Amino acid sequence: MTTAPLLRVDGVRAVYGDTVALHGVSLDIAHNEFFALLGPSGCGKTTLLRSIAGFERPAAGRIELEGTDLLGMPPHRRPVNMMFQSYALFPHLSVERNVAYGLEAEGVGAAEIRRRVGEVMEAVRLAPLAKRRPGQLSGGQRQRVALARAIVKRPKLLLLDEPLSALDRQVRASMQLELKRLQHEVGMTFVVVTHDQEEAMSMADRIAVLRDGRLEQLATPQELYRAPASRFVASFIGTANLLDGRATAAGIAVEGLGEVPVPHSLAAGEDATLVVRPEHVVLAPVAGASSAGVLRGEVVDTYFLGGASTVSIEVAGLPAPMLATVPGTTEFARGAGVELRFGEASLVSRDPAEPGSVGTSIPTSAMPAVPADQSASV
Ligand SMILES: Nc1ncnc2c1ncn2[C@@H]1O[C@H](COP(=O)(O)OP(=O)(O)OP(=O)(O)O)[C@@H](O)[C@H]1O
Repeated sequence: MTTAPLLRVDGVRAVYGDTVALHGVSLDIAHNEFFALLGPSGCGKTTLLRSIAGFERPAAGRIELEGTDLLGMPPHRRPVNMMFQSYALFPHLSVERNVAYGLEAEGVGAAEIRRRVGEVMEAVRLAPLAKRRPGQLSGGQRQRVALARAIVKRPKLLLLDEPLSALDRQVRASMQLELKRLQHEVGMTFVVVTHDQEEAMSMADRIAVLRDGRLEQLATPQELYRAPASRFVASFIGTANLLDGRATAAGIAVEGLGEVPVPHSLAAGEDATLVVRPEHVVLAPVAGASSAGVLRGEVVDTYFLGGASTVSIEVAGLPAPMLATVPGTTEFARGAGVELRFGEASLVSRDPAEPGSVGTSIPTSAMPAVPADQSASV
């Protein structure tokens, strides 16, 4: 038996003048899920979030929370809270008064307010700063106040619009973990809007990737990475080597490269793109005469990233350099000749405007053989 979703978005279409911001988006969000709406600027993420909150009225479609129609309800009556990018804190009120404000406005009793505010201040680790004003806090601390204020009202659904965008890189990374911990601790459903794929990947249970007002793929971060449904998702999520080609009986004939033997169910001649993640490109020094199925290239550059390095390799016939991830201590001299093999890849249909096409992850065993000791340095 599958449990009913908390939120059901069904065929939501949103229009501003002659711009169609959402072309009939449908998705379900489960109870206690950490859900991310991800996509490039202008893809419709904020419009969808604002439609759920009640600040936009869709032209068509339904939005239901536990089976109850939300669209007929004004924003303040919806059991939904939204945390804005700007945080919108009251500068003249202390942290605890900012947090208590919404409960006071609802007429909750003083003892109950004290108890609930105290609990939430502990949860977001703000208790020692309770008497300060927003102007006396860091960006990360202000963000916690905004979160506390949204959580204290115990909404069934908390909507967060780019919640970490005002924070610098380091604070962002720690707040990602913090948000995830908090969501788990308060047992609330979070929907986060972000254009940062790393942020979505690190926090969300599931991610809806939007593109030009359409849902491109809805899956767990792992599924999006391993089996992207389109060329767009493959390039938007993580780094990918995209090799365009055509299906043949035995694999994919990659332009400029020849046939890569991979299993697939495409008709011969159909356009397809092979997606190879950099960590699945295995490098070895050139040894002896070239053999069939083994690619050769020349190292263009190596980018040291600490624990790992990214090596950029020019391969004759390919339009862009291939990227390979190797352990950070491995040295690859510029100009060195290397052999490349693919340990794993996935296949997507070539047409980028084809949502819903199903990505297939191809296991290592089905790819050209890669000896275990191929990550040697040159
Ligand atoms: N109030 C508005 N009036 C007219 N067009 C709008 C309005 N709000 C959004 N749009 C347009 O609707 C589309 C979707 O916008 P939306 O803000 O939902 O995108 P987004 O994915 O959240 O982008 P961003 O990451 O830049 O905030 C865009 O083309 C945008 O220009």
